[in-house]
Amino acid sequence: MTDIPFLQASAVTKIYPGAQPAGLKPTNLVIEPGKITAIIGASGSGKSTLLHLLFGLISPDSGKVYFKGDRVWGPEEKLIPGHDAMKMVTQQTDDMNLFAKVYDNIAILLPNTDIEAKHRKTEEILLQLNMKRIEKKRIADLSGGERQRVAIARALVTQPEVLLLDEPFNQVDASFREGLQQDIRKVVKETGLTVVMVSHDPAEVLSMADELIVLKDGEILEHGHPKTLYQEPKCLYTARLLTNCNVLSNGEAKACGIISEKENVVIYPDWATITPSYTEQHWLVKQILFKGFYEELVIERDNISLRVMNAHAEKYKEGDAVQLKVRRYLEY
Ligand SMILES: Nc1ncnc2c1ncn2[C@@H]1O[C@H](COP(=O)(O)OP(=O)(O)OP(=O)(O)O)[C@@H](O)[C@H]1O
Repeated sequence: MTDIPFLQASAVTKIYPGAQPAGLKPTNLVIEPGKITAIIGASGSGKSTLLHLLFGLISPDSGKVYFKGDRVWGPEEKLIPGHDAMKMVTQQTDDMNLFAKVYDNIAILLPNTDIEAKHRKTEEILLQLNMKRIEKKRIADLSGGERQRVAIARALVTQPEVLLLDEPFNQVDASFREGLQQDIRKVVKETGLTVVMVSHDPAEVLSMADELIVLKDGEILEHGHPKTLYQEPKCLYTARLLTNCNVLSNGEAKACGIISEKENVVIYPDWATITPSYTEQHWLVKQILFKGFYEELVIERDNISLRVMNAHAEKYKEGDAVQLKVRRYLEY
């Protein structure tokens, strides 16, 4: 057993004078191997700055980044920055040859010293990422989602130990995105690859990540397992990032039967149940939002509006009177 951290940011800082938020405040972090770590946070919270520092794309003002104990140098410190064991994929995929085939765009990154191994490795990655049916297509003829797959295949073919993803699924439509996410998860499981990704999408990080890092104004606010952070967020900011929750003042919470001394009460839409009401004390269904396998109902009472989930147990229509029962809530 070794005590050397896998990928480590040690008191790393990057301040952009004049910017608000200003970048990244002193940050200590260890990324564990063989896992998917997702960095989430509001726009400008420092997600890309942290990812770029880990990769060596920018130099820290102070502090150091280490990969297995080796310094990861930034561009101001070394002519060729970064570390050979790390690859990064962003939304830009312009370093590919648009008029060459998918297969060739991947194979070109491998040395010609062993042609058979080059072919074997390219085939392997095409299979791993479900790309066999597009291998003969030119990049110019691919959809945005398919190009993104090629970008990831190109990053993985040289067998890096760490793959950094900077919002790589942004331009990919929902069905494509899910397939790509699952394939990356499979590669992580099968090969022990380590993934660090930046994302805006709560559904994506909750289903994909093993670890979550929550950034706010250039600081790590929380760090932990997605399920724990979802169920028990320490901060209101995290609850708001990860869920489409109801945030009430303690005064408003009284209408839901909740007495709290804290400033805010948070109720997730699936923590509340509604039933038909035949009494005077009721909420009114104001809006019904169809979400596929469930509905979200906006209910109102005394100018307080609340979103609750209805998994089609009961059919409601706008104007119906309902009783509300809150099973769980958080206080901040
Ligand atoms: N090269 C730069 N020069 C000046 N300011 C910068 C630079 N890069 C980032 N910043 C500023 O640093 C802060 C953090 O930016 P960063 O891009 O890391 O945030 P982010 O969380 O990735 O944002 P987004 O989700 O919008 O991409 C922001 O205020 C941003 O304007």
